[in-house]
Amino acid sequence: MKIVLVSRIDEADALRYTASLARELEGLGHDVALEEGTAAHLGEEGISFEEIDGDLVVVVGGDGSVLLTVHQMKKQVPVLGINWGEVGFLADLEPDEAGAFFAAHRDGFDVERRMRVSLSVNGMPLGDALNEGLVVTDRPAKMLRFGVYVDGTPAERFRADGLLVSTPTGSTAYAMSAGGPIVDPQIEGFLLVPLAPYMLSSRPHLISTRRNLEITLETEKPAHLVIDGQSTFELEKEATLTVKKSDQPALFVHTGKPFFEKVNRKLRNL
Ligand SMILES: NC(=O)c1ccc[n+]([C@@H]2O[C@H](COP(=O)([O-])OP(=O)(O)OC[C@H]3O[C@@H](n4cnc5c(N)ncnc54)[C@H](O)[C@@H]3O)[C@@H](O)[C@H]2O)c1
Ligand SMILES: Nc1ncnc2c1ncn2[C@@H]1O[C@H](COP(=O)(O)OP(=O)(O)OP(=O)(O)O)[C@@H](O)[C@H]1O
Repeated sequence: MKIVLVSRIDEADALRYTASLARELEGLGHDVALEEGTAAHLGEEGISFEEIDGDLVVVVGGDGSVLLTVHQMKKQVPVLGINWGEVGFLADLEPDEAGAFFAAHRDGFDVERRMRVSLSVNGMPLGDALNEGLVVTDRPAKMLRFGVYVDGTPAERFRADGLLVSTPTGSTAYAMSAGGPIVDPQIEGFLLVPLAPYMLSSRPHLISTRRNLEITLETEKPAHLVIDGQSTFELEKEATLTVKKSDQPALFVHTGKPFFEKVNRKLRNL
């Protein structure tokens, strides 16, 4: 198989592990390339995130490394995370499980699709999110006024510090911390979770991806859109955010680890 390796570049032992994994995979007969940031730290040549193609991308890092890789790939390639992070919710394998996994999957593996959301502002596409798009105030302690429109019908208006438009995958991330529900990733929906809403009755909404969803910023105050914590865009005053299901879902290698067991194991003892 053609395998690309990505390592977090802020930890030397992750880079060393990645270099030894590259040699191990070549020994199994695979064609191995390194992402260019990873390669540079190993004194080698690599390929850009945008050029990544092939059968598998192995990410050695935590959730941010996985999110960065998925966000930067132009074409979605199946991702396998090897956890070298603080939580590594999206990184299914521990380093000591990798050898057995690759020995048992020399010719391939099953793949899970994970929906992403495509975010556009005033008609301009800004990118796809695997976790969430976050609209947040620029100025601490200042609120924004949001309007939520479902199929053109006003569904909610409220003032808040921000608003998360999360996927089921992101329901265990920021959306969880903001009081949203854990959503089974086999459900496809848009999870809206306000950040510190200034009203008694504002609730998270789980909206079908078959609906047209628009979010209006109804204040003159400056705001930003942050996608997966990886890219940030300044929003104009009174911007309209359009949310659609991406036609390029993220692809994850199926490692057989049950989602709800992972929630219990990784998130109950944070
Ligand atoms: N208060 C919060 O919980 C909070 C605040 C900011 C960002 N975040 C999340 O962090 C993500 C960016 O990750 P990062 O590592 O670059 O930032 P980071 O380093 O600030 O880490 C945020 C934490 O969220 C965890 N996380 C990320 N995605 C997750 C997921 N799908 N399920 C469970 N936990 C997850 C990470 O493991 C990490 O511990 C954002 O997409 C957002 O969802 C959470
Ligand atoms: N190849 C790379 N090039 C540039 N930056 C990278 C690369 N790999 C990882 N990063 C960045 O380095 C940081 C590594 O943090 P990461 O989230 O992977 O670990 P963590 O925060 O310790 O674990 P977790 O997110 O699971 O709690 C991320 O913010 C990611 O954006």
